[in-house]
Amino acid sequence: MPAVIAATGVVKSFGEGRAARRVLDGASLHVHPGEVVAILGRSGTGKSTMLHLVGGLDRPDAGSIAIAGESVTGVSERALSRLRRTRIGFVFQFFHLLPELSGEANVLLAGRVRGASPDAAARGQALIDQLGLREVAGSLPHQLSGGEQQRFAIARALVNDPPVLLADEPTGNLDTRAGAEVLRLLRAGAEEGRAVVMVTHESAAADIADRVLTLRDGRLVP
Ligand SMILES: Nc1ncnc2c1ncn2[C@@H]1O[C@H](COP(=O)(O)OP(=O)(O)OP(=O)(O)O)[C@@H](O)[C@H]1O
Repeated sequence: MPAVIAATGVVKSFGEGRAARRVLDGASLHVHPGEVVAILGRSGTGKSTMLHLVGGLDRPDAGSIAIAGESVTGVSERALSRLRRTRIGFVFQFFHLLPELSGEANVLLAGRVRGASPDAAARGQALIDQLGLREVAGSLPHQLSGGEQQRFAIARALVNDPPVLLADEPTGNLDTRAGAEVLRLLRAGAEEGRAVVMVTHESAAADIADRVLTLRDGRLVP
């Protein structure tokens, strides 16, 4: 089976001239459907940067990145934005729900973007039920617990049934129980055939991974 995430020789620097720092220096990452990969590494080694590049939130200086056979590098901003909206689900440490919309509306909005799958609304409602969020569906993010907010964020990430799920410290802001539930949901996302990549500091998160990679000296190593 071909890798659904195929990133090869990724290079990324920040800063200019003498202040320039090469954060990624030939990093490669290949993830297959159904697989959970955890990325560990010291603070500032470039874990989030790698995740952002794989997700098309930023562009590498060199190297190639493809998601489900579609290039992320060297495509127009418009094509990249469509790829991000329909092929990739993002989960962040601080949830990033829109504060003025209910949990349910956050999920449904993500299912109404251009290029979204036609059954996204029905899927969103099913996810709200499956993730135990029905009773709080109408609440605003600030009225929800961290665990509830993250479950809405996961429902939002899954509403377009993307083949790739990217999570940046998804349990970093949660207590142990809510964190365990989030990890179970990410694992379940992989069981449905998605490629899941998670940046984490927590060993419990690495425990659910099929593979653990470490970012060191600009590369991902086993
Ligand atoms: N947009 C940016 N502009 C300038 N420097 C940046 C930018 N994004 C990241 N960096 C720098 O690149 C390095 C790697 O950052 P990154 O957030 O990827 O690390 P990380 O491994 O995820 O760290 P942490 O575990 O602390 O979250 C850091 O030195 C950071 O300051």
